[in-house]
Amino acid sequence: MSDTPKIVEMQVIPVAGYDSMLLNIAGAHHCYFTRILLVLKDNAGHTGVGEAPATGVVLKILNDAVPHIVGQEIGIMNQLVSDLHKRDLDENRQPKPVLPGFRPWDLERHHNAVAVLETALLDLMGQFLNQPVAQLLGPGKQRDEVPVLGYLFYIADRQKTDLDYLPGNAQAGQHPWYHLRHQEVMSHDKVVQLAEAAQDKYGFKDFKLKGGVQAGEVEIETVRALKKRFPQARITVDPNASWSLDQAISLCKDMHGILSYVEDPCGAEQGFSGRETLAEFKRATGLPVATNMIANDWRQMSHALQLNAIDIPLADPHYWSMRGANTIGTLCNAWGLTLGCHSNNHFDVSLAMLAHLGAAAPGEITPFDTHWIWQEGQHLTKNPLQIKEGKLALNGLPGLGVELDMDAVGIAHQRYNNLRQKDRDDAVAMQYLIRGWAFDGKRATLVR
Ligand SMILES: O=C([O-])[C@@H](O)[C@@H](O)[C@H](O)[C@@H](O)C(=O)[O-]
Ligand SMILES: [Mg+2]
Repeated sequence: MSDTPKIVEMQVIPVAGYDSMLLNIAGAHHCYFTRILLVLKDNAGHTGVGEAPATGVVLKILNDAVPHIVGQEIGIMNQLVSDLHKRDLDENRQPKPVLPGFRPWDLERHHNAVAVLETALLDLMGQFLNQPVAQLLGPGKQRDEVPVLGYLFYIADRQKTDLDYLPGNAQAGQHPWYHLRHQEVMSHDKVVQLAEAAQDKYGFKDFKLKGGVQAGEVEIETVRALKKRFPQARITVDPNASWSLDQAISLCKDMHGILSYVEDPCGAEQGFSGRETLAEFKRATGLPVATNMIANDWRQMSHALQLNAIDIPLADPHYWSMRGANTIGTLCNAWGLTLGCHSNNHFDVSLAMLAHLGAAAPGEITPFDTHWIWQEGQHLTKNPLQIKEGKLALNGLPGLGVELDMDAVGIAHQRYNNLRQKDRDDAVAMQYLIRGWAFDGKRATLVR
């Protein structure tokens, strides 16, 4: 029989960090965002970690899993992961079906739990084998540096709320990014200024604008302004399916050479699924389409591919799992698609997850999304990876290559415990701007 280390402890630690008042179709980001750390210790003295979005559902699934994981060998990691998957489905906690009107992250919950367990086990296995996680995925490590894009948002005026948003830091000697990321950004000029600061700080070559906030015509003008300022950049816009098909076609059809690809321009409408409308959008405009909304599991992916609805699946390891997302990368490489990666606000364990996923992806990839620039400075690990020249470089260490800073984790955990609203709800902050504001997946956030 094999003799791999045994798991002796499993901790599920919810944590919270600070965020800016970033606008999207679901409202405005609260001043706090929440995540879950899954920490596994084995009897070889290694600690494996994973990070996932925090919801009560995921916390419960993971806490319920503790007795099934502790005492097991890491050598049966595949079985441990698939057992959690099956156990949870048996208990009828499947993700909600993707229906029009669902917020982009509503479908991910069950998958978040499975993915974070797999990540922490991969981290332990990598340390046992003295190899980076990227070597344990699909074809093994393909590159040492992973391109990431500058993820830009319109930002609301935090001073219209009494929430604890950080004010920013305009002190001499501080990079302007650390101030600008907390200030109101609504105009084209301000978005360009934000992009300039982000590029100067992190060296981005490419940008994504989160849309679904202002009228589509306004957002397209912002895209034009970005392209004018950064003519070499690949630029995309993501209105999270809030535009109608007709509107999406009319907004984007003349954007060749300005938009390199478009992310979820439209979604389900009038009896047609989001996969069908994206296929029509692609045919009508000839623009490549990325998605994190309509191809998020194998069944959805199969329909999306049969319809030729997408070019760039944004395979987020937090719901596809590291190995699932890597498999999407293999499929992309074989079938002429391009792997990208979706993100949400995250800490530095997730940053390492993205780096290993990108490092193991065969063929060409599109620069990955990451929200890290909005959180950078709030680390939970010692020596977090850095974004330099628009890239994330692996650090050469085995496993995920992260070491938790338990003091920082303790503070972030206390911050989480102090929150009244623990699950993400962007309507809360939004209601300071528009009284009684409610999510409507087909109406831009500010067009009410
Ligand atoms: O952070 C946000 O507001 C985004 O809207 C995020 O929640 C989305 O899931 C994501 O970034 C996306 O690409 O749709
Ligand atoms: Mg998206």
